[in-house]
Amino acid sequence: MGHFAVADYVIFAVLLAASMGIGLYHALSGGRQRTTQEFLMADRSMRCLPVSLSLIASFQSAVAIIGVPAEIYTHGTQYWFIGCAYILGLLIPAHVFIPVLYRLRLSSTYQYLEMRFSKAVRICGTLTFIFQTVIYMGLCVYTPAFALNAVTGFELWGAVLATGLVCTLYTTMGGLKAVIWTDVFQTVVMFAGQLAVIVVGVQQTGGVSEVWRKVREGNRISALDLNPDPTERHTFWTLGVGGIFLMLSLYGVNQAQVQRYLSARTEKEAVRSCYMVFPSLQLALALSCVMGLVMFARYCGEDHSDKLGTSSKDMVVYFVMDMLQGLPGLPGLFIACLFSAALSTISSAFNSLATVTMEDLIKPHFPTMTEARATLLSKVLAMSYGLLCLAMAYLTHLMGDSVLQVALKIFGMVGGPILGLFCLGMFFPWANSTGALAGLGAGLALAFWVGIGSIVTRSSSTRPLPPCRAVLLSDNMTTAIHAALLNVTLSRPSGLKRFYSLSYMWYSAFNCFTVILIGLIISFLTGPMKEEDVTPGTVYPLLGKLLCFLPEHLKKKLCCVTPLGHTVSKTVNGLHKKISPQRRYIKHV
Ligand SMILES: CC(C)(CO)[C@@H](O)C(=O)NCCC(=O)O
Ligand code: NA
Repeated sequence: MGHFAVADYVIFAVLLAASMGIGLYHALSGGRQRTTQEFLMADRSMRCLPVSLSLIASFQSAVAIIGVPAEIYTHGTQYWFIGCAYILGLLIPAHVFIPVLYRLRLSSTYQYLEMRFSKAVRICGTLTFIFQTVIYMGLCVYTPAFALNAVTGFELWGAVLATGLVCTLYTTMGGLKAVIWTDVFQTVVMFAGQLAVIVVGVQQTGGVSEVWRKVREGNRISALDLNPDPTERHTFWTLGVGGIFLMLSLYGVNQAQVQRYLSARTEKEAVRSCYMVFPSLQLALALSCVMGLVMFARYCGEDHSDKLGTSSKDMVVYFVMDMLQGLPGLPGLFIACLFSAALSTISSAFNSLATVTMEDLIKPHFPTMTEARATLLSKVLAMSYGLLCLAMAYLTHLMGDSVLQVALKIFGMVGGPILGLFCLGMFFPWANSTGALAGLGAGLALAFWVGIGSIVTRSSSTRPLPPCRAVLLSDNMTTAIHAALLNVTLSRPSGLKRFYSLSYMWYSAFNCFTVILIGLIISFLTGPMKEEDVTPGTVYPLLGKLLCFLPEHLKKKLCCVTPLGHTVSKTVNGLHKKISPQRRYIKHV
């Protein structure tokens, strides 16, 4: 194992060289990255195709490429139902979050929190985002390096350093334009690598019908699970409904994504790019699920017990390398696929971290800073986060667990409360700054209580399907014993343990609602926001219409305010600071 041909090294080198080349090109063309507008916002001139490919690349890393097939292999296709969440999970960002955020002409999403609430809320939001992204980034750079090391003996820290440094370099040189265009290229490589594995795997198994027969026999095609139990890890409800909130926290309010929407040349182009994410994200999901099925068909029908000894973390890469052995170029393509996925994610992380640090934490304190100095500082920031990423990879090295679950837990634990903060601001005009701060605090506290509780007590109701060899045993006794054992070890947890075993797919929704609920209670206790104090354009413009079913007196009580519709928010656009004393509202009564 692990014999790379010259072609493999060439393909991997081409990936790194092309990414560097794109970075260099954008460092030397256009405005040569001399303004923060260009470095952080791509001059707000992007078209929808590159933006949409870049949007899917941000959160599709080697974690998903390795983690999803491993999930399908061991638990069947239930996870695939997360595709249902993509519908509302993308329609809501396109028609609720993008209109509000785009029209405010922000640079950082957290600027919204200052306009709507106060500076303190903005800073807390920014720090929470930085925390989330720095941890996630370590996971992303570590995962492919670890898998590669386990299977081919490739130097672990060498791979981590190479990815971290290459990515830091092109991100620092070429700014957001380079990040977006390398994302486009890397997404194509990612799809190509997965497709190659599927084609080779199907061929080696003996055709599509043979694959189908084997996965049916192994019970890997899951039926729709409508079990309402919220502690059940993957059901239609946790994936299809809880997943919507996960998608909203990623595609609606996450800085990495909002920055891409804002870099689009028009609002329409931003909305269109969000729509175009749907088919590409379904394709990405389908490719990784099918890859898991093909691997099951290829390796579980036969006795490969010696190979199954490897842990699930590196199982996928092990199987892939085994399948692609002796096909020069293809192992290299798959490695390039893994690293493309990782690079495109950490480059977004570096750039978005540099943006929020600059816009939210530094610029407000140095209003007179020259553009040249601000740009230089942004580059230094992008580079420092690159180096921090290497340190975070070491921290991930110390963690266990399935990488996909870790990533989804981080998204829910930290992304959920941030989503709650934005929802509180956009949909509840009477929420005030104290309420927002208290809500965020409570949301994060509860999130970490459940999250860390579940890690410490290891309470997640995972019900692995019988391993391959058990399937082959026709002995009914063995199956019965197996089932009995599963029931004993997975008897219903009680008390706090039951609370800790909440499915991580619910984390985003649960934490978002905590923030909204506590935020509203504290707001009403401390005196709700008065309609004339709410900055125009920060409340969802159609909120008044959405609430039309409420009785008049109730609407009045909730002081539902909406800026005077689209025409006003357009004139207010960008000028809101200058005209802020003069506020125009209509009251929906
Ligand atoms: C974000 C989702 C859920 C969208 O399908 C998916 O891309 C995913 O499972 N990502 C895992 C995290 C990662 O790949 O880094
Ligand atoms: Na990626």
